[in-house]
Amino acid sequence: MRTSDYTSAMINELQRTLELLSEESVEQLVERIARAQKVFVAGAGRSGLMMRAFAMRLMHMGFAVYVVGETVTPGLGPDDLLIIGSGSGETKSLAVMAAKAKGIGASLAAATTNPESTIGQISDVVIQVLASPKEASDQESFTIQPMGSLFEQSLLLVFDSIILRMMDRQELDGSAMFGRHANLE
Ligand SMILES: O=C([C@H](O)CO)[C@H](O)[C@H](O)COP(=O)(O)O
Repeated sequence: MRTSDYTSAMINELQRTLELLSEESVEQLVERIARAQKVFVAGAGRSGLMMRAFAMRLMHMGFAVYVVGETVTPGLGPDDLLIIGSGSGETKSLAVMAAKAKGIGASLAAATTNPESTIGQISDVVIQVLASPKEASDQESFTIQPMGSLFEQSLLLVFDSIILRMMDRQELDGSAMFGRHANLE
């Protein structure tokens, strides 16, 4: 196959996965983001990179948002929201973090392939992304991609769609957001 054939196959996979997203869960997450005092995002590896990309856009929108693990990230409080991106929903450090957030009384949201996972089960909002977790993709016929690639790409698109939805609600445009972009880069 040529590279462009792979690209087409990946776009088809993404379309199929994203068409199956629950609009209701997405709306629930939008509401929780709007109500939260501070928003925290977390994820490991490539899933974590997608969560960082989402955090940047939330910052551009004017939200108080932090990436868990950064030196300047403050403590989580009961009025805050933690959003975890985890394909498996079982990554140990994230499962411990999720349980701690619940103990503090914060809201917990997860984007995962598996709502029945450790993290999915204790989350207030679960966005189920119908893609393979990293350990299963080779056995699944619905993706040609290795490990969690389809999940990770879907995360980026799901969260970028959520940003567009929230921009619409707040009547914000890209130029207002650009005004908040880093000017020391
Ligand atoms: O980096 C990852 C790997 O490349 C999968 O394709 C994962 O995102 C990382 O290992 C975290 O796993 P999950 O929590 O299951 O997303």
